[in-house]
Amino acid sequence: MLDELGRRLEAAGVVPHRLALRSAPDRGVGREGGAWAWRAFRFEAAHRLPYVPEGHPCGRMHGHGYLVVLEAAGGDPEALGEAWAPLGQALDRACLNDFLDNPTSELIAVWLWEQLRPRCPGLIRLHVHETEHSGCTYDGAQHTIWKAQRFEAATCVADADDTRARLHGHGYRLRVHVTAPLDRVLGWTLDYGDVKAAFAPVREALDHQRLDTIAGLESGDVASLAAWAARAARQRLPELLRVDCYERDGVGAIAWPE
Ligand SMILES: Nc1nc2c(c(=O)[nH]1)N=C([C@H](O)[C@H](O)COP(=O)(O)OP(=O)(O)OP(=O)(O)O)CN2
Repeated sequence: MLDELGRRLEAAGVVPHRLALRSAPDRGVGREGGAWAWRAFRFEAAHRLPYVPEGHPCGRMHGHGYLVVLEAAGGDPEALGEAWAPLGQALDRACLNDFLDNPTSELIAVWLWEQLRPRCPGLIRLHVHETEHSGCTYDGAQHTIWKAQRFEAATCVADADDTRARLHGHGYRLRVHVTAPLDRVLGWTLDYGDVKAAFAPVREALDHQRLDTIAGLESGDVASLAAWAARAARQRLPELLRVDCYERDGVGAIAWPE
């Protein structure tokens, strides 16, 4: 089905960089070069981070509803379910400090990678979402973390010949992705809280504003907005990898800082 979809898009003049098909809310397949399958799993667990500075909230015992997404070569989400089953059973309603000394998202991802790789040799990467606003991706070598942000704004798309040319508005969602080596003591790349704080002035410049009146954003479209946010964030966050910007579910743009 994915191949047929790819053929039809190409016939219509669209050459997708990456094509993904969600067959159910928790699974799907994709194509980017070769084919891959993905599947999402949830577990509810407690943890504390023993090496954070005194007074950091994550030093206290607390908990999260974790979401893990596995991506593996081939096109079989069922095989991912079989590989995950024993881990899901062990981790759900458990305390992660019983498995790991310092269960940051990044070190949970490494631990999961080591557990899963022998059972799932095609594993390409995995994602650990600690909350709805923060998460980490690991590919066996490198970590990327992201922090989600929201803002509300009006806009008007200058060169649109449809309703986007009218003054309208969106509840925009951004994901700010950062990549850096792991801190040896803290066991993370950068604190999610520090990413949020570094990005805060960029968010504040956009929130409750009319975007097409901001210098550099006159075109008012979501691709320009993602590029603008990536440029602005890069000045405060040298580790910035990219910014994903959605004006609504399924409509957005990704920008890498120049
Ligand atoms: N890079 C990492 N940073 C942080 C980790 C981590 O594992 N890796 N963990 C934590 C805490 O566990 C914390 O509970 C989750 O962080 P955060 O996203 O900041 O949580 P909030 O829900 O409070 O965030 P808001 O979006 O600001 O509400 C901290 N950092």
